[in-house]
Amino acid sequence: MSTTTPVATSNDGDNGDPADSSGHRRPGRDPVLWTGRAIALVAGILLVVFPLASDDLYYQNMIILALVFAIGASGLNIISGFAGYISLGQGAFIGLGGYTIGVLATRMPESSPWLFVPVAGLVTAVVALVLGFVSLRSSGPAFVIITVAFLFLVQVFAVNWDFLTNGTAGLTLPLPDWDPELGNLPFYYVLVAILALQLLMTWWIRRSKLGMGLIAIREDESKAATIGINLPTEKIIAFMASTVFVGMAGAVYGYYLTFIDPRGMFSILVSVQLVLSMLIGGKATLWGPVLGAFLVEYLNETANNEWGGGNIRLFLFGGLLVAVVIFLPKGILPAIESFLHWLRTRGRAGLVGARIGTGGSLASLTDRVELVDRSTLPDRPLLEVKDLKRHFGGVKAVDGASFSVPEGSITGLIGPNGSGKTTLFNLIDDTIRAESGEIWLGGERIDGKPSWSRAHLGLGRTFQITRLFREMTVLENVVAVQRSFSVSGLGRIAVSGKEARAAEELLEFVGMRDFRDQPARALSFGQQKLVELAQILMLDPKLILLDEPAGGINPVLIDRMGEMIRELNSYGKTFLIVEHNMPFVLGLCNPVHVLGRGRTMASGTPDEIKSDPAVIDAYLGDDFVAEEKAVQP
Ligand SMILES: Nc1ncnc2c1ncn2[C@@H]1O[C@H](COP(=O)(O)OP(=O)(O)OP(=O)(O)O)[C@@H](O)[C@H]1O
Repeated sequence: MSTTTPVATSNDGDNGDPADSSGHRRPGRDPVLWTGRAIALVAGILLVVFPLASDDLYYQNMIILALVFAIGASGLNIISGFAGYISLGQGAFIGLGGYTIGVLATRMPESSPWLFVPVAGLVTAVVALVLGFVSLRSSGPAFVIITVAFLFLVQVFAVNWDFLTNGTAGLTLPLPDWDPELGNLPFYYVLVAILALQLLMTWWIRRSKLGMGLIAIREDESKAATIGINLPTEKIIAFMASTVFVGMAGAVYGYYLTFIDPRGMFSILVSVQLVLSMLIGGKATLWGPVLGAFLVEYLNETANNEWGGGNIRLFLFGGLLVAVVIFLPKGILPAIESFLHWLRTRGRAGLVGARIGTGGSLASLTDRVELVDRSTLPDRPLLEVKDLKRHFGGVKAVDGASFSVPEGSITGLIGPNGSGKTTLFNLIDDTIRAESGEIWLGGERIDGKPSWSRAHLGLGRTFQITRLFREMTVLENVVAVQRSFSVSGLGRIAVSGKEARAAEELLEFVGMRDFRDQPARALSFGQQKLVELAQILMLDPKLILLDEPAGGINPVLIDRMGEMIRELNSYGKTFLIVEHNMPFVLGLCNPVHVLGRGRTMASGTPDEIKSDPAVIDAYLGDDFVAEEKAVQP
């Protein structure tokens, strides 16, 4: 086995952004990125100096509204752009912020209304927490409907809770008490500051373990759970984060308007404008929702003032939404980025046709592994499956399967097509729940636990048809993994530093380090298999379930796969492998279990399995026996 320069040493002492050995462009040095940053800086400076340089109140008012929408859309981006949960109720949080300041300021006229701006952020975050518990069990269209229902619900409360909100008559807030010379400047600059905080939070989330987790949830939620991502907690945190600054902006907006009523504050058009802003600018980008908010607000004002307002706005928003979905599905900024990328590469994709690295022994790449003395391993099963059942209607996919995987072994699981092997894997990692039976891992019963908790206990699993997060890069796919769960751990930066270095070591091991910045969707099937292996190794699992690791890949890669499995096994990793390639599985695994019609029909050493008449009859067939005899000396 050839080895390469150890990654651990080549990157030691750097600033957390590992060096590029492949020669292709790295994000940190990307001129497009720096041009984008320069444009954002200039736009930021213009935004700050505009009201000082111009006393045009029309544009000042338009920018104030655009700032409110930019904060709203940027907040929405966290739950909808990153996590993929489209909310049409985001406008409700602007309204809630407005009503928080309205209710408090009218009851406590002696206090400065500014004091109630952070309170509004808190109120919206608490409401988001409650709504999160109620709604995050749903997804897709059901989630959209729940958020719309929520918007109408709070509007109904605002109309009917007269004692608090003054009903349809609305609330009149105290007028600003500062020097009239200052005009709207305090509103303007407070909103600029809130937008800056919102963007800072979005930027940090995108780079953190939380952000990686959210994007993984958007890409493939049940797969995300199998790599340790705590779905409900992360979604609720994202939901709260997507509303806290929005509530504050809503409060400033309410104070700025000085009059609020349920119709204006909880209009569905506000929510539509927020979604539109995010989609036009580019969802899941930092600046896209801000750009979108300014563009849409400009169009909104133009429609109001020059095209007659009213239904024209509905027509405009509806038409824009359709146009964006058809012509700019990713939004303006991603479209510009793709175009510049195309100009740079002239359509030549980065590493298409590049060779997979030869990898190296993991011990030469990192000091985190060491050989295990087998005699010290406890003589006990690491995994025990007892009388497991799962039927799909009349199909008895798994029907009382029982077997165990000894600690430190490479155990094989074979059986005819449709005998229930993949379903069994799905039950072991909770991709689907068992109807009855027990699953024990390392002496702990795990069949009642969710996927992410099984992953934290040391269970890693690859899929027969690979399930990488297609829109993430190769490196992001590996750093998205969460070995354990803590709220503080979610804040750790994932895309550079220690996490990224560990991920690069594993990518080097599987021979895919040169592909680290490629999107996963651009990889071949075999390359995806290798990255998926690196991904689950990031979990540092005790037990690795491999679903057809040799399926659909070339013979050289099959040999390399076998080598890697043996090496990992020598560091103490236990394997359970489902495979149809008999020479591969019988040469690698011991013991081997045979599944037939959802039950374990035989277990033993490869030699015992090869000569078991029931297995030959049900699975291997006489041809296999004849071939075996022919190759034996
Ligand atoms: N979600 C589902 N709904 C209905 N039937 C299912 C479902 N999943 C699996 N099955 C059925 O359960 C049986 C076992 O399928 P499974 O994929 O576990 O077999 P397998 O041994 O992995 O097959 P293969 O070797 O072809 O991958 C099959 O008859 C399959 O059609």
